[in-house]
Amino acid sequence: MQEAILVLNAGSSSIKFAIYALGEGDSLTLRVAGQAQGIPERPGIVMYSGDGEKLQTMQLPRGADHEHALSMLTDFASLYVEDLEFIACGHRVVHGGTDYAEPVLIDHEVYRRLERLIPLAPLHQPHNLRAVKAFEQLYPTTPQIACFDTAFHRTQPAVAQAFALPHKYTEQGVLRYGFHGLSYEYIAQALHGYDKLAATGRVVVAHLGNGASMCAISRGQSIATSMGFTALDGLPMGQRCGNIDPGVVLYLMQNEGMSVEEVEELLYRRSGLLGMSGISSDMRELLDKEDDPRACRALDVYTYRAQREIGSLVAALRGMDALVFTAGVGENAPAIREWICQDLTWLGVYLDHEANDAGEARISTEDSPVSVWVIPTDEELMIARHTLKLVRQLPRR
Ligand SMILES: Nc1ncnc2c1ncn2[C@@H]1O[C@H](COP(=O)(O)OP(=O)(O)O)[C@@H](O)[C@H]1O
Ligand SMILES: CC(=O)OP(=O)(O)O
Ligand SMILES: [Mg+2]
Repeated sequence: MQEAILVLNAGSSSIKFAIYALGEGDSLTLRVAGQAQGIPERPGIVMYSGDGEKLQTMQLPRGADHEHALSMLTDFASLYVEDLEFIACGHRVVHGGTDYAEPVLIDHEVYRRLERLIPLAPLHQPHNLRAVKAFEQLYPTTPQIACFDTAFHRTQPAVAQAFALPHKYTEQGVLRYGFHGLSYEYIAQALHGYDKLAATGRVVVAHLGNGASMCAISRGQSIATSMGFTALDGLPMGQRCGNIDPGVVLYLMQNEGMSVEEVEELLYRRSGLLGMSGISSDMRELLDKEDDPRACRALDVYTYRAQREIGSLVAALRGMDALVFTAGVGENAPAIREWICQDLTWLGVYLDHEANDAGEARISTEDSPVSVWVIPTDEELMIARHTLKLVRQLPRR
């Protein structure tokens, strides 16, 4: 039997998994990967071999949830792992709170602490923790490692993490945590293979998926990011509103008589692209209906807010050497990249339209002062690396 690591990454609209076989010197070779995406609006499963060949695709019924998708994925995956022995399972866990700034072995106490953070990440933490339970049932003695979306941002200066609230709340952990940290950590490392100068300089990374955020990275470290205490802040997303005046929340409760649960439902699940357009949270559907004024309105706000966020992060960085697009929308939607970049010439961003349309890695012109890149993120690989490192430090059982 060959040793292997299983990675589970539950996002708000997707569950991604990857199985890495361990080779000589603990090298990681991707054996099989897959994802259930478009949950719950247009859920489907895709499975790939380690060299990227599509093995299987399948549509799930509209409304299928994360549990349904996870059980289908594990059924499929079991076909490919007969010669492998899992030495660990690595999980993306979205919120690590003040307790966890590094990956950690999940035991009963850790699980309990992570459960307490569910209200701070209602679209993610419950799915992340359910995946832990599901794996435990299949492999009760195999170590499970939590890798946090918040961890990469703990290098930020205090001013970037603080809210302008009485200090006692900051001490209680009411901070700007930031998310998508595994993705940013991967991009910060991968950038060395694309643009060595920028990798040690000032970079804005736009992680535009169903959840969307941006991060200012200076010399490989996060110094500011658009998401805050929860993954609700910052850019407008698929269903989430992003940054709004907190006075709106007071208004909804005081004047519209909405309960806490109703406000949570509105801000997390009925706002963003879905709320603004009334059509869909899925960027593909909005781009298909680009002529519909409702889709157009949502796309305009999405683009405008992305441009404003870039301006803010460039101020934190005192300049920008490179801009990187990643995640579902960032990697696959040239029109969105074009609309965001078209008004950024004042910052030195000059897009090469042909390269952008062709989906090349570098999408800025040769003489653009800021280099612009499309780099596919790989949260799963980042999780596998962290998991392997930690599991090798555990006493041998
Ligand atoms: N070809 C495409 N064009 C535009 N948007 C796309 C394309 N492929 C995927 N997307 C968008 O990417 C988003 C999902 O991104 P992803 O990073 O996988 O999600 P999650 O936040 O759940 O991890 C969806 O909104 C989907 O519409
Ligand atoms: C934190 C977050 O929003 O994650 P995702 O984009 O995977 O939903
Ligand atoms: Mg994601």
